Amino acid sequence: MEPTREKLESAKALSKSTSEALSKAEQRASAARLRFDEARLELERAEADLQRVENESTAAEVQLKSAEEEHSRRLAQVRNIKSEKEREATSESRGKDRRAQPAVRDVSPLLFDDDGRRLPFSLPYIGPISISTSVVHGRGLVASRDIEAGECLFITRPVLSANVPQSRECFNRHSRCPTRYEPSYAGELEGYAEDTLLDELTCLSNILEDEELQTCENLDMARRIFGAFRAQMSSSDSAPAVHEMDVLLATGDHPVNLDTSEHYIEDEEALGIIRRNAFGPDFHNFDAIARRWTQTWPQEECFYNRILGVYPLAAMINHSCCPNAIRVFGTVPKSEIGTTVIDEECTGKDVMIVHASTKISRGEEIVWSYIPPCGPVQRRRHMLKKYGFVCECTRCAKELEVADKLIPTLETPDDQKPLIERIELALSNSGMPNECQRLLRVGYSTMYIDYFNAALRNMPNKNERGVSDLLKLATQLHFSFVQCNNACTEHISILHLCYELVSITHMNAKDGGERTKTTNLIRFWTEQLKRAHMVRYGELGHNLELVRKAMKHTQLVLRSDGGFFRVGCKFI
Ligand SMILES: C[S@@+](CC[C@H](N)C(=O)[O-])C[C@H]1O[C@@H](n2cnc3c(N)ncnc32)[C@H](O)[C@@H]1O
Repeated sequence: MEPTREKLESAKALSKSTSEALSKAEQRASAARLRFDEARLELERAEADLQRVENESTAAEVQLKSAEEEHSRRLAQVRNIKSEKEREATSESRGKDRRAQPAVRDVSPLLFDDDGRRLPFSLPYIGPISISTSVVHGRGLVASRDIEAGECLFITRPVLSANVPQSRECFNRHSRCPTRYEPSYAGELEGYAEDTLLDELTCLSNILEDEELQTCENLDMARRIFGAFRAQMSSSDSAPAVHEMDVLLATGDHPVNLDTSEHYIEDEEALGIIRRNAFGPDFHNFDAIARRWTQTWPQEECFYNRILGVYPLAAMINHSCCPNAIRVFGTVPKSEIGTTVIDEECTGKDVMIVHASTKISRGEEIVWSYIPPCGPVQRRRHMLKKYGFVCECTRCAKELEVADKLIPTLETPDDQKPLIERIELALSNSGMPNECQRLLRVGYSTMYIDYFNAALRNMPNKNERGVSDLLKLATQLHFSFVQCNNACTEHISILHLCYELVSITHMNAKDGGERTKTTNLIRFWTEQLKRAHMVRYGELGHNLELVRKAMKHTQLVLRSDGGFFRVGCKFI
């Protein structure tokens, strides 16, 4: 009996101490839970604070940037006024020497017929460049000082020109069935334009041969143009660079001494020079033009004047797939005589305007891409065969190094996934450095654009997930273009697309936090668009009004049938 009671007592004691321990443990656990909840709250508060600080700092950065821009714009204005006054003061002493006129750094607004800004301007405009006979590939242009992205390098007129009416007439006369487009028409159109240039050269040769055709003006012009052709043909070390510059520009005040036997150039040789020296319209390729011309398409809707032009100075520029310069074409606006300083002789003239597409250091060579820079390396090499060389720029070398790694993954025959999704998957599994991935992406950009078009079409209610996935992809492509210094049409259309996608996100954003995020995104993409337009059209980025005009201009082009992308949003 006794031992049983003892056992009972000790069991009771044990149970009591166990339940005391349990309740203590529960107390500790609930205190710990309390501390954990407090810590979590604290963390959430800290995260929210961090987000707010980040948002504020982005907004502050944007504000600071626009303040800096405003400041440098004002400074530039003040400097312009000052240097204009200095120019006025010294212009008399300079007499009629046009080449001595002080440099105007940017005349790009001329492209947009900006009546508000008066510029002392005459053609050609030569910026911070000079001809060098000792670059890697023979002769070339080099920067004569440090140059900022978007700065104007030079503006010239064509010395020979195949204009739209002539070329169109020739095209319609020769096309076998002008109402139905055939792929060969694009090549034919280019050929007709080249023949037109050859005819122009023959006319000039006739002037030099036949005294009855000669007037003071056309004789001098004919001599200069032949001089420019001769300069192109001469070997790199034959002519002194300064004199060559005058000849190449078909300008300058001293007469060109041309041996009478020098004005004759064999057709085949001349055609060869024309092919290396002629430049076509900016946003359009021959395929797009030929396609249009087989439809009833009014002449007035044409926003380029010429199919091909010969620009000897521009033809001094060597090729790179990672260019640092870009060209656009425009017409110098007409202006009332007496109210503007634009040289009367320049108005209505067709010009090529060349800008820096990135920073260029003094002495660095000016290079641009001879072909659309958006194809993969193999296609670019194929297209460059026409120019008789194999490009060995850093982009080509890097792409060749990694392309083989990617291509086998893309060639799975039974893979039904769209190409871009396969490319992205292959890239993310490739282990390649970001830089190489970006270079490869630019090669496929036309397909990316098709993919974006199709994705937007198939997304009628524009759901948030789909839009943000597209935006991520478009952002990658934007940075890829930046990596190659390309301010090409495809790049601008990608920026327009990003802007459109962000606007959709903004419309979809419900609460305040989401709206702040998308407002910051809109600011970011507005900056990117401004910068790209600045690079494409010169220092426009400093003036919002001109950016708006530039955007309207590219929007018009991108929306046209020949453009790359149709954009629907309004900007800024
Ligand atoms: C329009 S010209 C450029 C000026 C030329 N360097 C000169 O001395 O007259 C084009 C020619 O320059 C050469 N060239 C230009 N870019 C090149 C490159 N990246 N690699 C090799 N040769 C190049 C090729 O011979 C090409 O046919």
